[in-house]
Amino acid sequence: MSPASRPLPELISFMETLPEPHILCGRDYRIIAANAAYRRSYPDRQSVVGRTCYDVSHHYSVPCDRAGESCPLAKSLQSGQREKMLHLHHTPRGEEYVTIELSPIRDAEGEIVWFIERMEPMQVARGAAGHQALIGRAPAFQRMLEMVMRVAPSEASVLLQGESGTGKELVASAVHAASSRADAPFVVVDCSGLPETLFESEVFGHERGAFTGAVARKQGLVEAASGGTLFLDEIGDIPLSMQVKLLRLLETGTYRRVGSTELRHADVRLVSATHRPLRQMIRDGGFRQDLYFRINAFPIVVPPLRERREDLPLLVASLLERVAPRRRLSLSPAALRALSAYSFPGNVRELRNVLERASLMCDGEVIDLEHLANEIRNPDEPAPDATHARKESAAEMAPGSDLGEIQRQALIQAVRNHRGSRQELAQKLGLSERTLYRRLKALGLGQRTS
Ligand SMILES: Nc1ncnc2c1ncn2[C@@H]1O[C@H](COP(=O)(O)OP(=O)(O)OP(=O)(O)O)[C@@H](O)[C@H]1O
Repeated sequence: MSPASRPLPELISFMETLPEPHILCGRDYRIIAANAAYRRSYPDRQSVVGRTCYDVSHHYSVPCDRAGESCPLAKSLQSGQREKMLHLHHTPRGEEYVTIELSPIRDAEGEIVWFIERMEPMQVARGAAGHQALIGRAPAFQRMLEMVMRVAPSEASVLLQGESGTGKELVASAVHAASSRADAPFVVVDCSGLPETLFESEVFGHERGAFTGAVARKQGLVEAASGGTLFLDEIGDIPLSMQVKLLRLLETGTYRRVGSTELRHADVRLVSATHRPLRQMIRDGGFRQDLYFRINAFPIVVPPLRERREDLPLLVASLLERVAPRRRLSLSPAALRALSAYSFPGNVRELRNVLERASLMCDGEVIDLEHLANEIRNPDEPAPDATHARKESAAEMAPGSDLGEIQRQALIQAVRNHRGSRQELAQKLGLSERTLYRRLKALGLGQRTS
């Protein structure tokens, strides 16, 4: 054994006491030791000592960077410092997302001789089908998840940007669940459904008698989220007057209940989300720049489904488990082909709705073409509503587009043709009920559907 592959017994003994799974590797990727926590976490394994890390964790025959993935060891050798990244690892329980932190260890001459690798499973996401958590393994999804992994342990304000139905709320709860605030509440504020006056009393609370109807003192959502995370969904919809109050909260960490002069301290981590082009709104005077800088300390773009098409089979399997947990539904190859060719303007939410409908249409176990809605079977002759929804969704994030007109026409048409509840209309358009409500209201169509 060369001196480099013979680490100090003190080092191995120190590693053995660490509570998280750790391994010690040489520069040649070979594992020299694995600590007790590692052996507990991966109990079914044959001994990993003597094998390479890329073989054990990925079943690769070459290092990760030669298999098209980033390799923390190669990166650390190059940078000479600690490196952290997210990997999808093979484990006895199947593939799992794991945060890897690799620290180089130098000899007396300053040469890197070993690496200590700490592994922390990321519970909030899965790379295999499952009935809970964020599901995905496409590169665009993994890039987003790596951002979640990096920002979660900090206190930085996160801004999630992405089209409707891409999973922003799920990502926000993942940021919370992977943070040190995970045991405290995760409180969602739907900024789009709240009229101006209600916004203030909902968020900051009010004193008894603060306004007509305030018959009792009420704690605000900021207080309800104390110690945890406050998720402001559709932050682009907050009226300017309320933006000032929110800014004050973020700048000073204090607020007042409506009808009270007492300053209260807030202890919340802020995560916001929007499908709106906030920079464009700043230029148009609809959003405050100072507030934008406050909420946007760490931006994360949540990719649309069309940028992660390879996740479709995985999402289908997971969503079928969720919409029909007592059945063992699957898709026929023709149905999967049709879904793969469809553009999903309403993203994962629309996929979920499509599968829910198909599960109701299908009496057996295999969902076939005939169980899918017409616009998916015949994408060249889409239903008028679907065409509009698609245009609208594409226009949503495109700065400078004539959004107002497209939305007006699409919604007028959809409302005119629709017979049924608002929930059904939202499903048909691939929008959340909340988003539909907001758009109808903005266009003065709020009363047209039940
Ligand atoms: N990666 C994912 N894995 C599993 N389910 C997902 C994923 N992304 C989204 N979903 C599901 O899709 C639906 C929509 O997600 P969510 O409400 O988080 O989207 P959103 O972007 O916040 O939508 P909106 O902007 O309209 O509020 C939910 O049922 C959610 O569970």
